[in-house]
Amino acid sequence: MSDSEEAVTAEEQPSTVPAGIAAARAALADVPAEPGVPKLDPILNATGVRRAFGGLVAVDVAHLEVQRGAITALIGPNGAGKTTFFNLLTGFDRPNRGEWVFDGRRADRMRSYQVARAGMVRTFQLTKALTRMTVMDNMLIGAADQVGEGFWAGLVHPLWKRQEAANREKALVLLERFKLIDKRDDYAGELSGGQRKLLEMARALMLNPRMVMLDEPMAGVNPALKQSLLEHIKDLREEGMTVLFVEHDMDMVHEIADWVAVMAAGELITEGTPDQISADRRVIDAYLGAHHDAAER
Ligand SMILES: Nc1ncnc2c1ncn2[C@@H]1O[C@H](COP(=O)(O)OP(=O)(O)OP(=O)(O)O)[C@@H](O)[C@H]1O
Repeated sequence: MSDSEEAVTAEEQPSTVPAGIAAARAALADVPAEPGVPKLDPILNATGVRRAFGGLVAVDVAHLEVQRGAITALIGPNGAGKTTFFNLLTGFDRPNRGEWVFDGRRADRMRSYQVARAGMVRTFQLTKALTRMTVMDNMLIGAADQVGEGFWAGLVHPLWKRQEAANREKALVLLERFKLIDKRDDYAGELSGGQRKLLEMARALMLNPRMVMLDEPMAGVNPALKQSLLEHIKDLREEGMTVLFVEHDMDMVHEIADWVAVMAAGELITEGTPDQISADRRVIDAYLGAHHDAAER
């Protein structure tokens, strides 16, 4: 390539890269690929988080910082402790020890609804009970934690009524955005796998999160909806949200993650960019190797 061609390419780049990606990549550009490495501006900073079930140590993370405004993937083989770690961070389970700060506030003593109010919201797979409710009611439940300790407290709370109209408005806007508006009166159980994932994400946004935690957002999603889901996740970053997601699909990790944290047997074994992680021997041995083997069988 000539010097002049190079200059044109370099000049064109800033306008083609969305601001959210550019900021996330810049923040992570000089961060070494090491477990527990400090970040420029961490929204979440966790230390010494341990959870054992009897003799089994499910989570033993020495240190993890999550960069604000970036999309971070949490990967690892089955049973690595990813979901348990999510549950701990969001107050749905209690650690044996460990502390973490979310957006400047100690969060390890908070209950789940307090964590959600503080701005860290996780998605949930639709339970059986939720599939028997309409899409709109699912969205309203998503907002319930704003008014009390969970949905039932919200129902009897006087604030609930006043907030309901506002919540309905907000739900309609989100359902429009996630292309579920025509489904609002359908039972959630009638949605396809991909539409359920869209609903889970839309429901999480009812709480105006600053950080969204997605547990396997691509599981059970057909290829046609995958791209749409990926775009929705990228949009969250463009809106300034931080995303932490658990995923087995490495293509997806490569496509949207700015940073990858790898767990194995409860510990954080390494971190880095998707390219660095794919080339890491320990990751290939602990995770990718196992998946390649499974694919070959
Ligand atoms: N409530 C529980 N009681 C006992 N053991 C548990 C409990 N929850 C999780 N475990 C165990 O802790 C370990 C970590 O499980 P976890 O579900 O967090 O892993 P994961 O990385 O999310 O796995 P996957 O990718 O399969 O979802 C596993 O050995 C699991 O069997």
